[in-house]
Amino acid sequence: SIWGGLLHEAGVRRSSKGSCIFGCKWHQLIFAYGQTSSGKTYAMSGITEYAVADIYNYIEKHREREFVMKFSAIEIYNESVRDLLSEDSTPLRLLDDPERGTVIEKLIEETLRDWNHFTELIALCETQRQIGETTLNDASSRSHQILRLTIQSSALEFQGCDKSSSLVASVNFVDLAGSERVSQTNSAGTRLKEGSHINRSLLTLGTVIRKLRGRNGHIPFRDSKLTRILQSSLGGNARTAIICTMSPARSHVEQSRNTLLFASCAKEVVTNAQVNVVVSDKALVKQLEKEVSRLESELRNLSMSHPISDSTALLREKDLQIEMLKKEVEEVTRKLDYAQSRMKDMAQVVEDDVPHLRESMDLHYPKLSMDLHYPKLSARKTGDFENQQENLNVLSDGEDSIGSFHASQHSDGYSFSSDENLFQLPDLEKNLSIRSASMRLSIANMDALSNESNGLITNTHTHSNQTDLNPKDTWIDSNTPSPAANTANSGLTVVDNGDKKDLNLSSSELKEDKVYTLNHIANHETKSLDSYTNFVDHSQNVESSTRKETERNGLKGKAMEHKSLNLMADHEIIEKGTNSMITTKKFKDVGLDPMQVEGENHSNWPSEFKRLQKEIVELWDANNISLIHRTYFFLLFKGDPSDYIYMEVELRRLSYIKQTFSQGNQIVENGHTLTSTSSIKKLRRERRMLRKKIRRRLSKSERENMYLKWGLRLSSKHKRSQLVKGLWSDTKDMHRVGESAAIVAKLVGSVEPNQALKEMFGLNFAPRPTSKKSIGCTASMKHIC
Ligand SMILES: Nc1ncnc2c1ncn2[C@@H]1O[C@H](COP(=O)(O)OP(=O)(O)OP(=O)(O)O)[C@@H](O)[C@H]1O
Repeated sequence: SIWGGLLHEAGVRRSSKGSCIFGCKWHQLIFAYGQTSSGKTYAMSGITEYAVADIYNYIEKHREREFVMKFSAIEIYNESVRDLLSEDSTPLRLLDDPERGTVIEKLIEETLRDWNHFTELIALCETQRQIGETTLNDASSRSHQILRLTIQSSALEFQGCDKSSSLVASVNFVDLAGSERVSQTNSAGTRLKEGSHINRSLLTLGTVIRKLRGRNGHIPFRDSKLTRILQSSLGGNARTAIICTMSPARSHVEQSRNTLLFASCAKEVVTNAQVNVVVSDKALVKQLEKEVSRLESELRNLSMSHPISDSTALLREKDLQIEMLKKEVEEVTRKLDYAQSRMKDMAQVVEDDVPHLRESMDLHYPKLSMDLHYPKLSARKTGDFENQQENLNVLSDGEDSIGSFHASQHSDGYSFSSDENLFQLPDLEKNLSIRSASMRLSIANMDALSNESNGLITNTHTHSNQTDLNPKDTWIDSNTPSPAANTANSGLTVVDNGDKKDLNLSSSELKEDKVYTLNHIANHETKSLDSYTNFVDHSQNVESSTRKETERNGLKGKAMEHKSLNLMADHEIIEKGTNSMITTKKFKDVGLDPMQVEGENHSNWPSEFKRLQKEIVELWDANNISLIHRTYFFLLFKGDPSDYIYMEVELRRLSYIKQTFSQGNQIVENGHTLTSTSSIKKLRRERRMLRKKIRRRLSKSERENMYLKWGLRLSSKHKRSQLVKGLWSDTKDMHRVGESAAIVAKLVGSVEPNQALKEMFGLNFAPRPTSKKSIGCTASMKHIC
């Protein structure tokens, strides 16, 4: 076990994890010394076998390392070195190597395959060794035999390192020839010659041992082949064990005494076994370079399999999104709370002031009707009317403030908090939706009221100048006959700057003018604006100019103006006198979704739809709009005549964004600043997200079909990226656009043109209940918008 322990110790010391083991040599020497026939050969053969068996045992238990054992054998006979593993008995030369010490030239080193191989070689050595008969020993060893076992081991984790990175240990089993007295052996001739050589070499060995004990002066290693070969082992840099054999016979007492003298001398030699690092500087540098490159490649592989920067960026992005959504939820909750409290207040006011009206409103449109039809009443009673005027000052820049009055006045509970986000871009649709809804409700309520309340006044008002806004002038309640009441028999009365003119319009006249008004608005040059506030103002300005133009055209112009206000969901004053006899049909002509009528009557609607669609698709691309938004919109609006207004709104929104970005300006959206650059980044992120979803959402066959359809090679490593890059990128090819939409829809979830989605775009014109969820976009919907 001495060998196994030795190897283990050396292995542990050198195989620190993470670095290769440097090549080293660990020497072990065991030899038997004693007079002839005292049992040296007998002892050494046993020790050799047990030692090798022990080493094999150790190897078996240490599978984490790979061991290579090499075996060589020599004999020193009459001061000649001979290879016992070779048939050739030519003496071998001894060479001096600066690194390895004395080496035997051309010595055969057999790599041990297994135990049997070892025993075969031992047997060969016994056959080859010089043995002779003497008086004392029938089979006396006439030579010194040195069996050398070299064991090389390396940890399996360092496979691939060169030889210099493994551990090398060697052990020498030495069976010396016995010292003999000629008088005792009666040798003569050859035996005598052998005996003299044996004795001389043993004498040198004794001298070397003695010198080593004192460590003084010259040590005559080179005086004999034996000491020269064993120099590295005897010199102290090895573990050395000596077995001294003696004969118990009284006749051999002199020899025994000499042996004990040798043993006592040898015991005083202090050895200092060290692991000899045999790596040269050059090999060391080479080794370190290899180690560095190995670690570098490991690092590269690691970063490729786990892109740290990507993951970090993704996490940061997700955190931002979560933060943003939280803020939105808080904002919406706050608005709802405020709106609810306002509605309660208003309900209280209405209850106090016009109980009969409340009964009627609640009957048909609980709560919501309060806002829609009695904003001023509420405002006046709660002192908010002045606040509204202030808002108007903010919204309008002087003359044309028709829309601004409406912006703060008409909508559901939200709009009363006029300092909220009404003027930000994402609320455009919402406001339009709300306004349109309010218009519908206004008309519907008017119908209802005309039937049920008979004489109830519905108040809306158009102002071209906010300075005209005077509660006394504009406010008409059910108890105060309005000036319009005198003319209300004829139908609608439009009040503009206090001037009220009768409008007797047939529904066909109204319909005709819608197209003109819409186109006029759509084509009107947008002013350079920095924010959506200005965008709203601009819309109002356009309407105002439209209105002025139509005024010059007389009665029909009036109708156009009226329609334009309806279309823009603006706030015309429509008064219905207490005695008016307006028919339901006429009200509906005015109050119904104008685009519905528009679409129905548009003779060339299909081609018009295609034109709008194409223009929108191109603007989406130019503005780097979200692919999901494009998809939803594209799939939602497929050419129904009622789609016209949605498309018109989207077109205007996109034109505005394009113009703003082209001027280097930014847009505030959901409290976030949106620039041309940030839109591009957002779009890139979205494409990355879609790329990831391809594997998750589509089966293998679906993916392959899709790649083939898009002309992508299945063998390409980048086919996913190429596909995602191609989505929505060819705006000229509407077929490809449709395919893009279908793919995106599939990746993010199916899209049905249902009500919820229309609400998502804030374009639902239908009256909605006043539950919290129905007001505008929900947080998540907003996010998608
Ligand atoms: N421990 C032992 N038990 C039994 N027999 C032994 C023992 N030691 C030696 N012998 C026997 O003694 C005889 C001499 O032994 P061996 O050849 O090993 O002596 P030696 O010291 O090597 O002699 P030489 O120096 O002449 O080669 C052999 O026949 C051997 O079998």
